[in-house]
Amino acid sequence: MSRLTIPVRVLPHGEGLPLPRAQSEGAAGMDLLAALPADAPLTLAPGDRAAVATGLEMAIPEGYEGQVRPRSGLALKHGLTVANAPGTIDCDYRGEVKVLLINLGREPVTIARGERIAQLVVAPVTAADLVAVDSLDATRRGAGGLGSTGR
Ligand SMILES: O=c1ccn([C@H]2C[C@H](O)[C@@H](COP(=O)(O)OP(=O)(O)OP(=O)(O)O)O2)c(=O)[nH]1
Ligand SMILES: [Mg+2]
Repeated sequence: MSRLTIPVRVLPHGEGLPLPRAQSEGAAGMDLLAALPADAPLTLAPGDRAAVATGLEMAIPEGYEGQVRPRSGLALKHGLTVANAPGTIDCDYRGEVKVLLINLGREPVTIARGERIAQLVVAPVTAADLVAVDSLDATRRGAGGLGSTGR
């Protein structure tokens, strides 16, 4: 498969955890693993949230960002999702990447070391240069939004 590949320098300190990788040739995301202690799984009660370590620091190249997205299977089966989805990893961030998991389900969910808890997509970002003006060009939509076109 041919697609743009962006090299991202990664400093792993997950002691033995493999690096995130795509689970299929065409997968958009690389699955992030929970770098929890082997003897300390994390249980999220319904409504609870936590910043879960990935054991990874990374230097995303300038002009790109990291997006931390939920895994649909966890969301569907357990109500486990990313509270701030998509989480934003800035290109100048050098701390450990965390996954902000939230349990929106009705049952407690336990996460063990090495479980695939979310997925990382590295995507281009454009910088906007905000320019204050006195008026904006008219459009057919105008100020209509939030369901203005119906269901
Ligand atoms: O899911 C996330 C979201 C953010 N971060 C880290 C990387 C990111 O570069 C930094 C700041 O994220 P953000 O701008 O979303 O958070 P903030 O609340 O605005 O914090 P800050 O004031 O540090 O920017 O926190 C994570 O590790 N995981
Ligand atoms: Mg910020």
